[in-house]
Amino acid sequence: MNAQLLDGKATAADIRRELTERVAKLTATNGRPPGLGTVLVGDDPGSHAYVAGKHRDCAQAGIASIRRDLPADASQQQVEETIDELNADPACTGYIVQLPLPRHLDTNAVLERMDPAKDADGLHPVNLGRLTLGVEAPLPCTPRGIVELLRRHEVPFAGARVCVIGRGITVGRPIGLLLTRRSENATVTLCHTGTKGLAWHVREADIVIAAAGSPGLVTKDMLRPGAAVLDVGITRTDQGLVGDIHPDAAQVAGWIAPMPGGVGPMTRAMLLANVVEAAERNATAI
Ligand SMILES: Nc1nc(=O)c2c([nH]1)NC[C@@H]1CN(c3ccc(C(=O)N[C@@H](CCC(=O)O)C(=O)O)cc3)C=[N+]21
Repeated sequence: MNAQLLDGKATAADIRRELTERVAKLTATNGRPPGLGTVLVGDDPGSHAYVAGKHRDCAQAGIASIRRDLPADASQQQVEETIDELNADPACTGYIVQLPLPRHLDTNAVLERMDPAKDADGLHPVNLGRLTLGVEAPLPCTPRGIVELLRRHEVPFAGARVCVIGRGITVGRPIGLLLTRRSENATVTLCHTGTKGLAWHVREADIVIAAAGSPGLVTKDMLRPGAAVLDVGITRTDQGLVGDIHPDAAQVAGWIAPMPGGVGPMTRAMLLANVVEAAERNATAI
């Protein structure tokens, strides 16, 4: 068997086209475009590359960019002042704080300080709480991108057994909340570094979502033949970017979302979707 491609690159391009039309409407109605803010602390090259990509996506879709870059030694107070500025700035429809923040900063305090109505990442505690309660809220970008990628490729997930590997706040933790909603109706097992017998859990699964950041963790011998396998891990090595799924997995899987070209571009497209939706909500709130 050779796996079918879950083509995040092409799907994200379709979504960006759809969003560009909505941005044009919003810009005409409001007299100005929606604006995405980014807060980036420090000089991690990976984080810089991601933030630059987000601003490129915005420019293409007609969304304004507001970029706040702070030095690696920025104080908690400096970061929180930047958050306060973006909360107050009417040109900023939504924004994100690029994670991870340098270790000396209190990430949870920074997230708490955001205006939940401007949270383009869906990571504010109020929005994660709303997701838990089943109340409408901006959804975390990667989980939303995964659901959209599966939906648009008609991979069935209602009733499916999903094995998620990784319990981070941007992917592993929230994807379980999303996929177990009544509207998605999947059954999710959340595995992590404390899981005993990972291979057994993976073999049970119709859909495997690897978001552990452990290169080549999921190998073909672990998979149920025909399973949909999504690679969300990214590790920077001297040989380039390496995912959590071993390349041999494509021989056994039914569908594969590769890294690069799978979930990453979808994450970026969903960030734009969150910004556009925040702008649409604000337009109707007036
Ligand atoms: N507050 C916050 N929100 C995030 O959404 C967030 C974050 N912090 N911190 C870091 C992670 C990582 N992340 C990626 C987004 C797109 C690609 C992406 O587009 N990847 C391309 C390849 C990129 C490359 O070549 O470097 C692909 O997979 O095809 C990757 C990674 C968002 N994150």
